[in-house]
Amino acid sequence: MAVLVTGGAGFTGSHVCIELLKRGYEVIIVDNFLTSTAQTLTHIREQSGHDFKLYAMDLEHEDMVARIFKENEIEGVIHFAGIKSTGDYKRKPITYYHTNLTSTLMLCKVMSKYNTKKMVFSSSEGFYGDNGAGTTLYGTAKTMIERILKEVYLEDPEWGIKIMRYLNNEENIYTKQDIKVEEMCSMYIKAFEEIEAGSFDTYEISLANKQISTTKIVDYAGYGVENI
Ligand SMILES: O=c1ccn([C@@H]2O[C@H](COP(=O)(O)OP(=O)(O)O[C@H]3O[C@H](CO)[C@H](O)[C@H](O)[C@H]3O)[C@@H](O)[C@H]2O)c(=O)[nH]1
Repeated sequence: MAVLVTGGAGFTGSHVCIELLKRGYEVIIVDNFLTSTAQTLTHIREQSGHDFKLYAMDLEHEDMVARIFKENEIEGVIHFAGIKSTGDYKRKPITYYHTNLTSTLMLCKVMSKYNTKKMVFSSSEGFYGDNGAGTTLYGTAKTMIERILKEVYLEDPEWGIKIMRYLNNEENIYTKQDIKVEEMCSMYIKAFEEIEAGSFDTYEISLANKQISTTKIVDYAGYGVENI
């Protein structure tokens, strides 16, 4: 059984892949290289000492996504794929939302069809808005995706979903040199390993006193969803 990592060639995704491979997991990466390069793949191989399967493609087309699930036995998905920076997209909300939301919707559709109902989603502090300065496209997309995932779970409680909201509050744990990245990866993997069918949980990953911690929190995203 393999773990499918979407956006696995990106910064966080690639580190999580290295850690998964080191721990003996079979890894499949799907990435369209929108904000990453194939060089990262070499880095993953070198750092982990293991190989993995790659699907270089978008997640927008059902038949293409389905091919991944047809060709492999997938235990679950760690979902990083998406556009993070909103800079170039401020005047292109349709493109921005399309890229971030369609991939998630398609993934859920195909996962459901192939009865692979286990997902960790990489969310963000953007969920909470931008320090009172309004919500960014990024934050809004993350909020929408969290909500979609909550509703997917409510409609079919066989799903097991964990939302990981990465907080950048006290110190920047998200720098490319920071050794804390490894700990962050461990948290994603632990979250994946502990998913149970029939659960939907939201966590905040934060750093305080140079210690990374993951805290289970009250699920604001799910509030009121049942009443729709
Ligand atoms: O439609 C798309 C859009 C992007 N990507 C890929 O997704 C990856 C995203 O990686 P980045 O390095 O741009 O992003 P980060 O790893 O830094 O960020 C990740 O972790 C963050 C935690 O704050 C956010 O959750 C963010 O959405 C998530 O991608 C890239 O390889 C990009 O090519 C796809 O495969 N398909």
